[in-house]
Amino acid sequence: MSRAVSIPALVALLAAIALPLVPGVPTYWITVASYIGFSGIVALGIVVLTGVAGVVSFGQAMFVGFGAYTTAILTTRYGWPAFATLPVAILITGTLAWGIGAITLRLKGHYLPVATIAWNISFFYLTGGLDFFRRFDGISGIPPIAIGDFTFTSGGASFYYLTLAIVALLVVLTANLLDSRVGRAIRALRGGVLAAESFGIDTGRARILAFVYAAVLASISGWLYAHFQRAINPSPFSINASIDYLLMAVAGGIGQIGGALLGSGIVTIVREKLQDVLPHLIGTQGNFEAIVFGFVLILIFQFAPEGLMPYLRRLGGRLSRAVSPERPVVAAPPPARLPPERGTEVLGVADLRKTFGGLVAVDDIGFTVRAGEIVGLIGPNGAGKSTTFNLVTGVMPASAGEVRFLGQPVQGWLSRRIARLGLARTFQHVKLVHGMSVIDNVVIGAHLDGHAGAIQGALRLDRAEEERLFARARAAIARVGLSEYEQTIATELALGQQRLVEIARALAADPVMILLDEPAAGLRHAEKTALADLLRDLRESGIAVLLVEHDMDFVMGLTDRLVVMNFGSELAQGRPAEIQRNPAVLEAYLGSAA
Ligand SMILES: Nc1ncnc2c1ncn2[C@@H]1O[C@H](COP(=O)(O)OP(=O)(O)OP(=O)(O)O)[C@@H](O)[C@H]1O
Repeated sequence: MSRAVSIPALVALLAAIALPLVPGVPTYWITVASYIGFSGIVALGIVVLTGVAGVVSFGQAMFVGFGAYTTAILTTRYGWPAFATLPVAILITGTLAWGIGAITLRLKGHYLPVATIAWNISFFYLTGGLDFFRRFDGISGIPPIAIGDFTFTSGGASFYYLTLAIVALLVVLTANLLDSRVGRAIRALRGGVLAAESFGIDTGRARILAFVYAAVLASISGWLYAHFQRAINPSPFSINASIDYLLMAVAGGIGQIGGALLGSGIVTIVREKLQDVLPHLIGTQGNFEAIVFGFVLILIFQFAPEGLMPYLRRLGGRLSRAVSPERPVVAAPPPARLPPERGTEVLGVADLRKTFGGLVAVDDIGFTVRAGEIVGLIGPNGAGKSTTFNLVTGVMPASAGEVRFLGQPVQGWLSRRIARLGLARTFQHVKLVHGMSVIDNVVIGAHLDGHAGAIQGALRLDRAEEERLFARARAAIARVGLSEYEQTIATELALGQQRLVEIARALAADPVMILLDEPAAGLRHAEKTALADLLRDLRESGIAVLLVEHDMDFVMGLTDRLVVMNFGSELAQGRPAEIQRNPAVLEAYLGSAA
C-alpha cells in the first residue's frame, strides 16, 4: 500500500475543499458530495476487509445501521448530545462485530459471504419488526450535530467539511494501519494462512481485526448519515445498500484506499443520474438502477477486476507501484535469539506416525537435527517427506509419536506457537504475498519480534519498533544477496529469487532452525551454487537446517546427514557417502536416479 500522496489525490482533496467556496455552487452538489463521503468511509473499510484481508462481506450496511440506530436512540430518547454518542456507537459496533466475526469468520468459501447476507437480512427485519426501533416507520427527530452553539447544518458547508475532515482522518488512520505490523499481518492473509501462521501470525485474529475495523468505519458513516438525514428507517441499511458499498469498493479498486473514494464518487453520482433518467426512459417508477448496477458489477469483474484506480493512476502519471515507503536505514539490531551451542539437539523426532484413513503416510519415523548441521530428508515421490515436514511444523497433528524442539515436546502445538521457539520455514510452492515488495514480505518473518497493536499502528506510535523490524528484514535480504530488489514486488521476481526471498523471510525471524522444502527446485546451476553457499553460511552461524530436496547432486554435496524415506518408513540414515553406497537406497531410490 503506497503512502506517497499522488498528484491526482492532492487535486481531488483540493477540489473537495474548494467545492463549497465556488460561487453559485448548488446545495444539491454539496449534498451529493457529503453522500460520497458517507459511503466512501464504508468503502474504505471494505478495502481493508475485502481488498486486503480477502473477506467478502455483503453485510456492511448492517454496521452502518448499528451506528445510525445507536445515535438515533441515544439522542432522541435519552437526550444525549450527538458527539457523545459517537464513541458509544463505535464501542457497540466494535463489540458486536467482534462477536459476529468470531462466529462467521470460521466459515470458509462461499458460506462466509452468504452468512453476511443472512446477518444483514436479519438486522433489516429486526429493526423493521420491533417497536424498540419504531419498525419501518423509523426514528425521526434526530438532532443535528452541534458543538456549543455551533450547529453543523445538513446540506450546508459546515456538515460537508465535518464529513471531509472525518474522511481525511480515516484515510490517514487506514493508511497507517496497513503500513504497520498489524496491517502486514492482515495483508499476509493473502499469501495463505499456512505461511502467515508459520511466522507466528494469528490469522484468525487478523481476520477478526479487519472485520471489526471495517464495521467500525461503517458505523461512523452511519452516525454521520443519521445526523445528516435527521430521521432513519431500515431501508438504507438493507442488503441492497451492502451490495452498493461493495460495488463502490470494487469499481474504484478494491485493494486501494483511493479506490474506495473514487468508487464511492462514481457510484453515487451515476446512481443520482440514473434515478432521474431511467424512469423517463422506461416510463414507470422503480429501482431500475439496481439492475444497471448489477450489469456494471459483472462488467467490472470481467474487464477491470482491479477497478478503475489503476487506469486513473496511469492517467495521473504517477505512479506508484505498491511498494513500502522508504525508511531510514538503521543498523541491524542484535539477534532476537542466539543459536544454541553447536551440536546441541534442536529437533528430535521419535516414532512419528501419520495415517490418512488406511494409508500410513509416515510410519514411525525418528531422527534428530543438531545446531550447526544440515540434514536432508529424501525419498521418492509420495514417500512422506512433506507430511513429515507438516507434522514437525505443526501444520497437521501427528497420529502418534513425539516431536521435540530444543528439548520441549511440541506435538499438538499450532504452527504459530512452534514458530515462537525459533523454527522458520520455506514452502515447496512459494508462498509470498502478491503485490507486496520484497522487504514488506520479508519483514513478516520478523512479526514475532514486534508487539505493536492496531491502535499504536494507526496512530503511528510504533515507529521505533518498525525501524527495528525493518532493519532485521534488510539484514536478512542482504544475507541472501537481494538488497537491490528490496523495493521490487516479490512475486515479479524469477522463481529462484522468490525462493531466496522466502529464505530471507525465514531468516528475519532469527531462527534456531530452518526447514526448507525443495529450495533448489526451479533454480539454475549458478543459483543452486549460491544457495548452497548460503546454507553453508547458515550452518557456520550455528543454525540447524533440515531440507527436503529431490536434486541429488545438490543434496549430496551439501548435507551432513541424510534421512531416506520410502512408503512412509525410514529406509536409511547416514552420511551422504554412506547413503550413496547403501544397497536398499540404491534399489529403492538412487538406483533409478543416480
Ligand atoms: N492431506 C492428505 N490427505 C490424504 N493423504 C495424504 C495427505 N497428504 C499426503 N497424503 C498422502 O501421503 C503420502 C505421502 O505424501 P507426501 O506428500 O508426504 O510425500 P512426499 O514424499 O512429500 O512426496 P513429493 O516428493 O511428491 O512431495 C502420499 O501417498 C499422499 O498421497
